[in-house]
Amino acid sequence: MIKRALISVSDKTGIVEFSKKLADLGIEILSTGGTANLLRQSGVDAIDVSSVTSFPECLDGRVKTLHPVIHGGILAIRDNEEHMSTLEKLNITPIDLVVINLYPFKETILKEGVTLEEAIENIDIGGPTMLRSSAKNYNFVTVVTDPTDYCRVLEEIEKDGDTKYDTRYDLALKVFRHTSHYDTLIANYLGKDKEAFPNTLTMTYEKVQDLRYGENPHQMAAFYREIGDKRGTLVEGEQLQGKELSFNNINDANGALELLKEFTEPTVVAVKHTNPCGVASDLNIYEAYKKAYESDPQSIFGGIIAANEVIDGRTADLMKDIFLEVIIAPDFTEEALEIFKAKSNLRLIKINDITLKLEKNMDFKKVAGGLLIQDSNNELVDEQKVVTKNIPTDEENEDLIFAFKIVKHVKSNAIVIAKNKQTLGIGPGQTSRIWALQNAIRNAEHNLVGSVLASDAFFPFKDVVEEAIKSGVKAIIQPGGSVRDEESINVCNENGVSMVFTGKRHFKH
Ligand SMILES: NC(=O)c1ncn([C@@H]2O[C@H](COP(=O)(O)O)[C@@H](O)[C@H]2O)c1NC=O
Repeated sequence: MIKRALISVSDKTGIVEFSKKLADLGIEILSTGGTANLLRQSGVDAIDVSSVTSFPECLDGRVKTLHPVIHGGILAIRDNEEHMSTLEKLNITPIDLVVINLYPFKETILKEGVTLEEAIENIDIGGPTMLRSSAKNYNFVTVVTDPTDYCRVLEEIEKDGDTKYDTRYDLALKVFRHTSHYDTLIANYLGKDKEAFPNTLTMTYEKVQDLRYGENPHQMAAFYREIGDKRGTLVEGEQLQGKELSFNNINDANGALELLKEFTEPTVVAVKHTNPCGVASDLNIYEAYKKAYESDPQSIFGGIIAANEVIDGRTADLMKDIFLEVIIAPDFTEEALEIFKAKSNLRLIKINDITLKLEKNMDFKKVAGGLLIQDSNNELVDEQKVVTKNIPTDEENEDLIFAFKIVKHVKSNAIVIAKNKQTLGIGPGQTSRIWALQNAIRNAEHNLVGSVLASDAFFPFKDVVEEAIKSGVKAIIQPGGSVRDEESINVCNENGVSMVFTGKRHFKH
């Protein structure tokens, strides 16, 4: 039976109503400074914790409830005779219901210009201590840390004078999840400028939504977000219309966004199964989309489009002609939205700071039994070095960088052929580099004469260069570094083709 409650909350939402109902049920209420004052002002009888502990709240609230009279009252095992006689001997009265929410550490660190001192003062000590004591003793103690649980708990107490075992178990689990989330935020805030790979790694995320299913319909899935400034990412996106995003939509859209962020000029990226299938830059987004579409009108079907400028009416008019899963853009004009209305399933996502890159963005790969972590791949070239007699023209140079930006985001082994800032052929994810080239050539809809080629890693043999030149490629960009580099360079020299080394490899798996 719940006879005595301790209430100490920072977020005071709903606490007066909840406490009133508890008091009406004859439950005695102990409370800390601010909470006790509010309750009394609202006509709820509340006993100060300090009068129970016979110890004043002190040190600016750093010490309020950290007292054996409180923790003994929470932690005693009620069906343990020795525990209960100890309580009696020490004049401690059991506490059966504990209602606590913590100092707003997360909200504090998210404020602009927050100081370390402010953050430290918002680390709650007494709250988590009581939460943990109560959650450990969930067999006998009900612990509530989320105002959305007040209703459920109240209903049970009104009905039976106590909560159900299952409810107490769930609430205790919720507490340990909450305190570990809270502590992880503290550790990550304090460690943000320390070593990237500490001996123990704790990460914490908040659920955005459950997903209908995962990569395949028989897989369960959910989407979680990191804490902090995530502008320019999907978690900050606003869905303007369309079906709920699926697991694959989110994964593909993320791939499209990451590639889009390489560009500053108006650019459109089309992605299928996380690989780009058409990318183009131009003076405006309409021309860029037209070129991206024309670079591979087949693969774009059912794809994800990301654009770094507002989608206007005439671009929407073109886009509406094919089946697309998702369109992401910094915004859509009224006219564009009107046109897309006819395609009610099409998901439109508005991302305000679409070109913004996250300051710190680690890359995680789950392996069975462990986790691989690395820095994200934030660089493009080390030094651009022409290694052939032929030197690329200015236009070729621009296309080489354009293609190299794209090949960085294609699954390895990857080859990208481009011309006039438009991809002509993309060969993704092959186990041999020559196959990647052959796929890029086979996929090409256009004549490749005068095009440029980018490779994500060096050429182990000269065969790729030979075959590319036969198709009309005039300039090549690649990291360099193979023991047979000289053979590839010679082939270029013999054919009046230029080759640029970047010194940066871009494997992607
Ligand atoms: N130090 C303590 O003994 C202590 N006991 C409870 N608190 C916190 O004090 C807050 C409520 O304070 P108040 O009732 O004064 O508004 C709650 O967030 C609670 O978690 C404490 N504060 C911080 O550690």
